Amino acid sequence: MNTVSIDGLGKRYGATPALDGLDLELGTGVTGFLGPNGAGKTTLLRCLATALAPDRGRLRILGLDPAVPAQRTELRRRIGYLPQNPGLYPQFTAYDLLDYVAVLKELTDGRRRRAEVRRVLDEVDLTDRARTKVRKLSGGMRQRLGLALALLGQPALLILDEPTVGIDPEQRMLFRALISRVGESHTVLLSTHQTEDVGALCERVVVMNAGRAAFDGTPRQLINRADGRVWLSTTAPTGSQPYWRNADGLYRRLGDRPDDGRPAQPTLEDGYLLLLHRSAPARVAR
Ligand SMILES: Nc1ncnc2c1ncn2[C@@H]1O[C@H](COP(=O)(O)OP(=O)(O)OP(=O)(O)O)[C@@H](O)[C@H]1O
Repeated sequence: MNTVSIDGLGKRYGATPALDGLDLELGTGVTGFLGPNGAGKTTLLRCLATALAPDRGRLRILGLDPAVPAQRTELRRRIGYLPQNPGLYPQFTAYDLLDYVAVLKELTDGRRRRAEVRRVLDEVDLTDRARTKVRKLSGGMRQRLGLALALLGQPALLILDEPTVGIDPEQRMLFRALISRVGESHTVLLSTHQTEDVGALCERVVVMNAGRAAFDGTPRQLINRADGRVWLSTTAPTGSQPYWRNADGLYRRLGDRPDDGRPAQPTLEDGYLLLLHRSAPARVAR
């Protein structure tokens, strides 16, 4: 069953269009949103988290309409949201901040609330920092605390805006394990610039471009778009094709085969770059 139905969603900031008639159906599992800076990912996630009202279109989330105040309140209890820049009170300890937000989420029974706070601290590996003030946590630890806040109350819909920014590889593995576990039974939407995270975690990927979905499919389908389009060559291209020089001194080139080109294994990033290189104006590709 779909958790989220998005129908003709539009949002402008003054003259700037951020979402331009977006249609999507999203269900259980982990869906990753990729896209260049300014593509509209954060705006979409803020609309879904009920933090921002769209100008046009229709949203149905967990069977509820966020445009209706009573349904919006109900939704906020059932959605976990990690914003791009979570404003965490610096003077609170990690534990007290979680406890405070748990109260706001109406976890009113003290014993159950304390158990839930301990559970999410453990999930993000911050139990030994429970009594540390937020201002004394490292950037990565704060990011993990933000995720713990979003996990409070086991939300049916978990919305994560760039959750792995600033965290070290070991903790990134922990994030992946945790997010994929939640995605087994819940809907998880995550925006990221990390194509490795999408390849590792997401069963579905939506590439946003100019406020629309330029691609909607599996990570494998996005990789397949780069089949026969990735080359290793001793020469750099002269045109506008993306390329770089790798550690072996060979040019990794995308696009048409160079004269001396040897085929290279395509990655999700290749598929993404080739898609965006071609997709102006944006169209949904599958
Ligand atoms: N509060 C705002 N006021 C004015 N314009 C905004 C505001 N927030 C976003 N925008 C504009 O809306 C468009 C979409 O921005 P959005 O933050 O949704 O993109 P994004 O895909 O999340 O980008 P990024 O990858 O850089 O986080 C951009 O042109 C941006 O400049």
